[in-house]
Amino acid sequence: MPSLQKVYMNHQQKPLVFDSLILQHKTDIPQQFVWPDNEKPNSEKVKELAVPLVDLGGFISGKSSSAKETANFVGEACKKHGFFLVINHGVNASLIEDAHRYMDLFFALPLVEKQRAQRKVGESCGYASSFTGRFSSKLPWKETLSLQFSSENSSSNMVKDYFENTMGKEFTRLGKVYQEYCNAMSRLSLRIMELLGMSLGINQAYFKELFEHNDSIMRLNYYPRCQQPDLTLGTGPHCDPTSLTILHQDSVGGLEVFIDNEWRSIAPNQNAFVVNIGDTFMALSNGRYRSCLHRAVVNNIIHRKSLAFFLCPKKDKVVRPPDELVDEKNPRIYPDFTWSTFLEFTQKHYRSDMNTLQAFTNWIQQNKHMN
Ligand SMILES: C=C1C[C@]23C[C@@]1(O)CC[C@H]2[C@]1(C)CCC[C@@](C)(C(=O)O)[C@H]1[C@@H]3C(=O)O
Ligand SMILES: O=C(O)CCC(=O)C(=O)O
Ligand SMILES: [Fe+2]
Repeated sequence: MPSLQKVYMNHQQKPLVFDSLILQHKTDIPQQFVWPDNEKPNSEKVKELAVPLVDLGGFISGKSSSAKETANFVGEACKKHGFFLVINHGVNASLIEDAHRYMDLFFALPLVEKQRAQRKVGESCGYASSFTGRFSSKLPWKETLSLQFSSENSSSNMVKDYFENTMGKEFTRLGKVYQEYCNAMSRLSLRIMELLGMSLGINQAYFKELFEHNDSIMRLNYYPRCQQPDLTLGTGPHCDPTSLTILHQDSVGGLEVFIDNEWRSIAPNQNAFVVNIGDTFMALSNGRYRSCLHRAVVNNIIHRKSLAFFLCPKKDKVVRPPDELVDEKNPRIYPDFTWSTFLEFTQKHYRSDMNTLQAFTNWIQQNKHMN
């Protein structure tokens, strides 16, 4: 049993570190993790959402007949709430199993081991738990490991190298699994981008070119068991600021989306990825497709894991909708921006919630005024 770190917390000092091995046994969770009444999880079980299920088999095997049909089906889902499931996605099942298995291995390490990959303030890579985050209230009940992925050939070992450099040679195998997983996610996201382009009736190459070379973020979410799951949240209500999220959740359940003014759960399906539109793609589609509010709840029985691949364009690419989506009936909704500016806004100036893109738009206007 790894040595348990103490929680250094008293009435003068802010907590220095917390160890999920301790936290998951605390019968009264620290106040910082208790969310306001209007944001707490529902006391009664939330209704399940019948998420549109997109079978990519035909499209991937090149059957043009199913491409248009599949694109239209995806488009309908994205106009409504921006969430859909993909099956027959072409990602190797044993790779997904390995990615889950290595997550259990990493997050079961003693805190001092995990802290060798500690995420530094202002960086988007590394291990973080709530007390090492940027917030002092409404803390999410989770630990995360965030990895930088670039689809450029030259840095095709970026993820593997990251693990070797921060955790040592014994993590080479783990690094290779996440390198391969990110490569598979990047390939899958380009296929989905083709479908999204078709569904919007624009030149297929537009989004493919924007994301062919992407600087994406791979985030491993680990939600320890919680003794008071009705007081806290694993991840607070938010819209993803990124372009497209491809998420694989384990079989525990806990992902909820806010649709028609109520929270709805997305049931685990091990053969499917949950895909959702992010704020950046909502801007690219000139508001036609929705970036939807969602959150993750925890439970008092078992820990939960999710692997989220956040597709992001290269940092200096200007995010601007294609001309076909802008006309007198559909004027521009959001200004031009680069992903690096938006990412910096979420890391240094704003905690992503349901209004991130609007807050960012206001921030750009104010700063433009000042410059
Ligand atoms: C660009 C990002 C910011 C967050 C990670 C992500 O890569 C995409 C999702 C964002 C986040 C998960 C939304 C909820 C709030 C947040 C602070 C969190 O709970 O982790 C967000 C992430 C962040 O590190 O800012
Ligand atoms: O863990 C989940 O199911 C959702 C996580 C999420 O929304 C995120 O990391 O952005
Ligand atoms: Fe999210």
